[in-house]
Amino acid sequence: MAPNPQTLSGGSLLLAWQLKGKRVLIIGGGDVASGRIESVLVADALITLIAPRRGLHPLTKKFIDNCSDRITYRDRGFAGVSDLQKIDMVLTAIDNVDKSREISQLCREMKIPVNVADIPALCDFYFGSQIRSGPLQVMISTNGQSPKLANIIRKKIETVIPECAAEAIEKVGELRSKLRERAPGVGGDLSKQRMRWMVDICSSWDMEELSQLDHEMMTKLLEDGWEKNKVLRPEEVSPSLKIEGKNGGSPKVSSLVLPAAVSFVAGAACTAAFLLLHNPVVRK
Ligand SMILES: C[C@@]1(CC(=O)O)c2cc3[nH]c(cc4nc(cc5[nH]c(cc(n2)[C@H]1CCC(=O)O)[C@@](C)(CC(=O)O)[C@@H]5CCC(=O)O)C(CC(=O)O)=C4CCC(=O)O)c(CCC(=O)O)c3CC(=O)O
Ligand SMILES: NC(=O)C1=CN([C@@H]2O[C@H](COP(=O)(O)OP(=O)(O)OC[C@H]3O[C@@H](n4cnc5c(N)ncnc54)[C@H](O)[C@@H]3O)[C@@H](O)[C@H]2O)C=CC1
Repeated sequence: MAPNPQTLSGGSLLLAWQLKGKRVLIIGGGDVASGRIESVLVADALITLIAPRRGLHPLTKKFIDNCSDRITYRDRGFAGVSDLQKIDMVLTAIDNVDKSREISQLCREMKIPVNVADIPALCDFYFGSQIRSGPLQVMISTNGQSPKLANIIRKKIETVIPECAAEAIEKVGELRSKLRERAPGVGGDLSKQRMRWMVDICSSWDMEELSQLDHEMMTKLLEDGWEKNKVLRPEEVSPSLKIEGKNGGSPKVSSLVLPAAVSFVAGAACTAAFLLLHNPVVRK
């Protein structure tokens, strides 16, 4: 379909920002800051958190206590330019509009991307309502117009994500890297052939079938399929593959893909332990 110039504006660029090993400064320790900490930990960033201890939300306290290897905590207010040295991203979530303006101005001068929770006009980027299930992340943005509706839409989307989606993605990721080992290289005909084959597998197998791929099945798919320029059917790879709801029934849908990063936090197990206690009623 031809692009419609009228719809080509008024949105945001939605990206999956890679923060691994980068240093993110979070200013403020309240409810909003606790959500920021969660989002940033999921992305494997290193956090510096500046907020007076007396204003800390209970969840923020737990993050500080349980993730001290990834959070450097400073019990004080924002001190100015010295706090912005070697910082890759700034997130402010404070209840002081003048201070928020001052921080965003400094960030702009130092060319550090900044999110200012209380002043959308000063943000380089917005947060959105997030779904996370293993490697799958979905973000809903209303471009600043209605955060609460973003939250409500997120809950609706959660109900249609198949329960097996995360596992299917992980298995396909594994198959993809095995294929890369077998047929290495970038670009050219081989790359086109590899992509075509992956597209065919992903489109001709059900997600639930993909989620059941094991090491043996992957080897067969590659040896008897890829090597012979064929896309094998699931039953050719494993006659015993059982799919609930196939040919008629509806596929299993997760009753609740747990909110945001509550259920699956990559990295330190410490995070997962207390995130499970996160009470979604607070803001979700
Ligand atoms: C622009 C943005 C900047 C940013 O934060 O990046 C922003 C700004 C502001 N939010 C405000 C209020 C509320 N925010 C929430 C909730 C969330 N807000 C989030 C994002 C964003 N909020 C960004 C745009 C998002 C988008 O484009 O859709 C979510 C999605 C993600 C997250 O924060 O992690 C998270 C839901 C997560 C989830 O549950 O899934 C609720 C609901 C509640 O509390 O129950 C309320 C009260 C109800 C309401 O107002 O809707 C106010 C104060 C307004 C005032 O004073 O009146 C401002 C400032 C302003 O608008 O001026
Ligand atoms: N973007 C969003 O999704 C939302 C934004 N907001 C806005 O975000 C801001 C934060 O909201 P909450 O976390 O609920 O507020 P809060 O009042 O619970 O927390 C504010 C935190 O900022 C700290 N703080 C204040 N001045 C500071 C300074 N100079 N240096 C370091 N820390 C400082 C306080 O000690 C406290 O920890 C508010 O302005 C609120 O209006 C509110 C709801 C949602």
